[in-house]
Amino acid sequence: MERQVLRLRQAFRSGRSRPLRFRLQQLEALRRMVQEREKEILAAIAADLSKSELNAYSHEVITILGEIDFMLGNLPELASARPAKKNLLTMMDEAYVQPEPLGVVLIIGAWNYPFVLTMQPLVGAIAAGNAAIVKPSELSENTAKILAELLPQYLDQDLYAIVNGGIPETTELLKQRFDHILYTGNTAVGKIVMEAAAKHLTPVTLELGGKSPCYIDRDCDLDVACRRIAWGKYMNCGQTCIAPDYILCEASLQNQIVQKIKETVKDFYGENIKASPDYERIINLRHFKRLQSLLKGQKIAFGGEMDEATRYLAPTILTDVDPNSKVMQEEIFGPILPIVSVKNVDEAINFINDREKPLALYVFSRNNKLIKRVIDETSSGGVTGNDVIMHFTVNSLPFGGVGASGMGAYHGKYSFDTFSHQRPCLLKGLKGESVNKLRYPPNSESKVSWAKFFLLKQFNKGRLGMLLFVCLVAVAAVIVKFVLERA
Ligand SMILES: NC(=O)C1=CN([C@@H]2O[C@H](COP(=O)(O)OP(=O)(O)OC[C@H]3O[C@@H](n4cnc5c(N)ncnc54)[C@H](O)[C@@H]3O)[C@@H](O)[C@H]2O)C=CC1
Ligand SMILES: CC(C)=CCC/C(C)=C/CC/C(C)=C/C(=O)O
Repeated sequence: MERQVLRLRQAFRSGRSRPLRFRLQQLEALRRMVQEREKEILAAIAADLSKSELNAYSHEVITILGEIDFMLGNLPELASARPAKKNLLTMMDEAYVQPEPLGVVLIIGAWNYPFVLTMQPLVGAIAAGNAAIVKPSELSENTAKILAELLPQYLDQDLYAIVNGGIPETTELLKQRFDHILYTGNTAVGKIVMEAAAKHLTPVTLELGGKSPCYIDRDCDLDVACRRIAWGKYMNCGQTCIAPDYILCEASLQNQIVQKIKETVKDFYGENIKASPDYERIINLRHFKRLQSLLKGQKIAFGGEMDEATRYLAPTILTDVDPNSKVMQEEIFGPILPIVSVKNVDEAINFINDREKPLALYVFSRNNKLIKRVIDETSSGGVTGNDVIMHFTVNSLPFGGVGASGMGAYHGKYSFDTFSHQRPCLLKGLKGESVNKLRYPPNSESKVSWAKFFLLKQFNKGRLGMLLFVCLVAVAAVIVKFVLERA
């Protein structure tokens, strides 16, 4: 591991990853990889998640192509120096912020969207001019394997590497010093990552999980709400970080919601859900048994059928769920949808605020003021109103958690910023020493009062203001020079 990281660091030190042309070439090569090897990529994702290739494309590949296209179209602007506002003392100088790469970054992906959760961060790391190690999840072994095979064929092998393996290999990697780590996975491992990073003062982006609440207001189009909730909940067999984890609603809505979701599931997956190419399976036996245990003692209003041999778990709804029951104590990360009754939106807000900050929050209502109130009075990584999941698809929105659901964010411009250092630069001329005497010893009352004038005054950016301001500076410089020479 150490040698591998050293090799990337040396490649980064060569400066090869910094030129914009190089970054664009690497992103174009990555796009070419996705297009030329689409079949193999889809087959790998499909094998890992018992997913149709159509779903593998719409759940994962499309997102990566969109992200690459965003970077190809916006990188020149993102990477350019940004002029900065100056003060009176530096008005004649050049002040700007120069984004620069951090160095060698580590990307640790999760299994549930194995292609997106490794490639989307990698796109940002390349765009920002870094070298990168990608460590896919060992649970999505086919995707991990195909990435290890394809990436070296398309990307610069000295700057971008894939390390495959599980806990031992990841633990070894985490002993190395990186310039940023972006981890996607569960909160417990997120703490391990952060602890390891702290030893090297390495900044981290933690894309973790949590129980994303979905409040359904009594004034709501239940048909639309139930269709969208069913889509986001049962996609990828519920194994989606921002899936609605549970529903909060008034008790009087519960039965209608069950009925409408039931009808929607039939529309989506047909009579024989198990045979539907659009309904996936639970990733492994450990998670299958964990989900099975969540059903114990619950009132199953719909679904509940399971087949251990194929790790099939039907789209399931639980009603009258006790907030203290096991299913409400951990992130479900499966196709089980508990409904918890609340008296009104006030109680829903309190319910949400009494728990860890979730990765996502969903509110369905015809009343936009109510939606905005819930947003104002709660906190979450992100929000979609009157839908679920969809904020993930808007790459002008930063995607990430808050509190126990994570820290930092990425997607689009936010990926570029996550993997960049925003370097402040001030280039001063060699003239104006008379004004600079203000800051040189010996200090004096008059120097301090001049400093207050120069540093604490802010002028508006209007043209007249600027003209007046420049005249003022010139006059002030002459006066200061005169006064100081006689002081
Ligand atoms: N915020 C986000 O964007 C996303 C968050 N998630 C969250 O991830 C969780 C599901 O993923 P997991 O089952 O955790 O994925 P996982 O089991 O694949 O683990 C994630 C990564 O952490 C590594 N890892 C696991 N245990 C480790 C240890 N003890 N030490 C070092 N590395 C270790 C694995 O090798 C893997 O690369 C859920 O909580 C879900 O909400 C999942 C996808 C996206
Ligand atoms: C419109 C459309 C098909 C959107 C699909 C969006 C989607 C599947 C997002 C997945 C989000 C994600 C990667 C979640 C996670 O990591 O758990």
